[in-house]
Amino acid sequence: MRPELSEYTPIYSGKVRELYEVDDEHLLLVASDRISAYDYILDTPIPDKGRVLTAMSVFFFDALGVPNHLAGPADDPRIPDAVLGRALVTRRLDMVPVECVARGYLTGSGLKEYRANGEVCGVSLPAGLVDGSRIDPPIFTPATKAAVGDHDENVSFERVAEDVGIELATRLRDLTLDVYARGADIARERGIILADTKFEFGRSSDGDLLLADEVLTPDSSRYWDGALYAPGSALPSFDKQIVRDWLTKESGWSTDSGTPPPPLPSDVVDRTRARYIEAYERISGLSFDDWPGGAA
Ligand SMILES: CCOC(=O)Cn1cc(-c2ncnc(N)c2C#N)cn1
Repeated sequence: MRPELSEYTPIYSGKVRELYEVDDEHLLLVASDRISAYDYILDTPIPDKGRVLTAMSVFFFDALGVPNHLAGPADDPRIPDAVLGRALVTRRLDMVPVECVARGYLTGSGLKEYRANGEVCGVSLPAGLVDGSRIDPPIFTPATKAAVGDHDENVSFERVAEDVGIELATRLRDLTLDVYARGADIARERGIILADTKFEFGRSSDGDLLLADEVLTPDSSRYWDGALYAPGSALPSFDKQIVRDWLTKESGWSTDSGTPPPPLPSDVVDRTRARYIEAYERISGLSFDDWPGGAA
């Protein structure tokens, strides 16, 4: 008999995920089916998005073998039926207040910084780079965590060292770049580009530095279809491009309208759900049908 979600105390609610307290030492990290686009949380959920992204995190936690915060399997008896398959029991950590970002390609806020001053988070890059240019070797571009709804602020490695000490900053950078590179290799072998990603780390009660939060999901990373990749031109998001294109090219809504996006039509929802499942199955080599919490 699984507990009810209402038996756990909510302690954090993000745009698309929630965190609950299971007991003094354990949390429940829950991924919703909500999807964001253009800084809005859309009215229309994508069925099974939470389960697919949870499955991706678990695949990478297992594949990468990095010490992490997982405290039980995807069907842990402490997980309520209502969130089975889209929730994980984790160890409660003392989180390091740094968004640990690795970039193997130049886009987004990194591109904006590069165009302004030729560098990203204090790391100089060669001249002449364009949107989607490869950054080789990948760079560590940390950020401070913003309040819900704001964008994180990119900061330099030196600033991180001031905040957490040079030893921990160095470990964060090295771990971030190592895990990104290995995740990018796994994705690339399956024809998918992992352009960048964000990790979070925390310390356990016995002082170990553990990989936490979600890992290498489409919500914490940019994934591009390798077959469509061309630096300097459009860089279609593997999972969200269908939604973005319908919103900006078919729905009549525009990003500068100042109004929230309209609800999504069912075919956009269905195709987006299929893209999330395709990303998981291609990258993991596993069948999503085998993941817990599916329709009975
Ligand atoms: C709603 C999702 O949470 C976050 O966005 C970031 N966050 C993580 C924690 C955390 N805190 C203690 N222990 C942990 N294992 C974790 C984790 N993961 C808090 N916020």
